[in-house]
Amino acid sequence: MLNNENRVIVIYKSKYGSAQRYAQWIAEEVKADLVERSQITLEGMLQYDTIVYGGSLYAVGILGLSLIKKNFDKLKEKKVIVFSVGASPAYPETIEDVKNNNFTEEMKKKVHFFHLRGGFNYEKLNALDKILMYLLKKKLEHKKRDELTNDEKGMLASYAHPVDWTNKKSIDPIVQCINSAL
Ligand SMILES: Cc1cc2nc3c(=O)[nH]c(=O)nc-3n(C[C@H](O)[C@H](O)[C@H](O)COP(=O)(O)O)c2cc1C
Repeated sequence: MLNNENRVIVIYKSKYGSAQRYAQWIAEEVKADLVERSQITLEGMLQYDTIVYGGSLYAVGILGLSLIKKNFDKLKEKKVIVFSVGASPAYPETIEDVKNNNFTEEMKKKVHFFHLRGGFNYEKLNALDKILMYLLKKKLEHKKRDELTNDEKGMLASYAHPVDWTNKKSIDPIVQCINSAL
């Protein structure tokens, strides 16, 4: 879709809906086309000037990012924005970890990266995710209470009470980045 002559596409991959919600909010705000990751190819992406990719975080990996990573040499003349969605807050060290785990050195220099907070509902997880998160819970429960960070305490509490940190306001820096000059 035309957006000040800057054609923008928002691509997302989400398991339980938070990354999808953020992608929908961004696409609505900048009047971009919106697609799920499995619905687009490199040829499709090449039709756009700005590519926004959002994926949720699982064990510090951004879901489906291989679409961007394996095609990056054909996309590097475009504006590429990536956002991750996870339970962790956007601390500088979280952002560094996510970048180190997912980006090549070239991507670290050229990709505009943002981290947004999603949600967590233990009851809604599939069987494998439940087992993984159960193991994490046991690991955290083994630590002494005063060794737990506030985020770890929050994570433990969220097993009993689902949490949803998704917040439309937090897309503002991404919208600004999309609307800034190429
Ligand atoms: C097995 C598992 C691993 C996870 N790993 C991380 C992680 O490394 N970092 C993080 O911030 N959140 C992690 N999360 C939390 C999810 O990223 C969070 O629930 C997110 O909102 C899910 O997005 P989605 O609803 O789009 O799938 C993990 C969740 C599960 C179930």
